[in-house]
Amino acid sequence: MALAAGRAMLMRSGVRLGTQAAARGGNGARRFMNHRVVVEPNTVPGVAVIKFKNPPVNSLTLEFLTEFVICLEKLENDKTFRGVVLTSDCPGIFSAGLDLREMCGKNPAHYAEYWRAVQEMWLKVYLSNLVLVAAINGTSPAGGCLIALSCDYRVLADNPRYRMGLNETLLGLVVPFWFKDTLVNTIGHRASERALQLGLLFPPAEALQLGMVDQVVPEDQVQSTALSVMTQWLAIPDHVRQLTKNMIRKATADHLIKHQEADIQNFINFISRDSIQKSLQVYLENLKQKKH
Ligand SMILES: CC/C=C\C/C=C\C/C=C\C=C\CC(=O)SCCNC(=O)CCNC(=O)[C@H](O)C(C)(C)COP(=O)(O)OP(=O)(O)OC[C@H]1O[C@@H](n2cnc3c(N)ncnc32)[C@H](O)[C@@H]1OP(=O)(O)O
Repeated sequence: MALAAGRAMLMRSGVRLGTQAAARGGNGARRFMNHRVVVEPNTVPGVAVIKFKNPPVNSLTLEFLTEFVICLEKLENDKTFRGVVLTSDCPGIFSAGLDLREMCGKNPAHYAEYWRAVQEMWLKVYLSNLVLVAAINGTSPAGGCLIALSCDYRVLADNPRYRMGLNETLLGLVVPFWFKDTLVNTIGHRASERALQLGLLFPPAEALQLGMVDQVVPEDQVQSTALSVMTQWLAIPDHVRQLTKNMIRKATADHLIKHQEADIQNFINFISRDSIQKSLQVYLENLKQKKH
């Protein structure tokens, strides 16, 4: 169902599924390539590595979200895969979060389509039957952080330039309740109150101390650590682990599922306000200015 919706979404946004290619890597492994998401089976049996490849900053465009969901769905339906490592192909950036241009100067129909895609991506990641380990090899604000928080385990590169957190208030945005729930479930209520209101982005040592990530390791060991953690998780039989995961996460996901349409409408109303549009434009302009 989500796959069909995703395909329709890709068609609407002009992305041709026919451009997906399959090739054999050096180790003979099959390697699926989309435009923006690359899926590589790994040396660890049953484990795939998804690399975000939406340069320059892996922002979560509609096309990216659609390809990502389709990739995850394919892997879930392929019984040879039990676990996935999520990482980035863009140096120094895991994901810059939601694509600000998708939320700026567009019409309500576009905002509705975009927000549904963000919701569907989160539900797919958060409730995935697969073991998901985030190998966070770069900065991950807002929506990028949400993806990592929705995985089962997080390994972050020990680079003081990398920051992680939900910084929505710094953009003049109210954090969606399900982003908030995901953070609260990870770092607790009090730490979330402070982090969310101040829009804090944490360097690795602080992210570790807060429990926002599970491990901080040297940058060149992020993926190998994620893979060895995966081995530990895969030692547990899938059905008991999946039932346990579902038991823990279901209430949080159901909260969004129950209010999905209202959440879309709230998003449209909020993002369409002149004041919010101005804030986003200023934020984008500031990103440009900092280069000069
Ligand atoms: C009542 C409530 C109801 C409902 C809820 C309502 C609203 C909630 C709505 C939204 C929630 C949003 C969550 C989000 O994810 S918002 C996005 C937050 N992301 C950020 O703040 C990151 C911004 N980017 C950066 O800080 C930096 O770009 C960087 C640290 C990621 C990388 O820095 P670099 O120096 O390496 O690169 P730059 O030169 O800054 O950027 C290159 C290029 O990319 C553009 N860009 C960067 N980030 C984004 C983005 N998120 N979306 C779109 N485009 C982005 C940047 O402008 C540059 O473009 P140009 O080359 O200048 O064209």
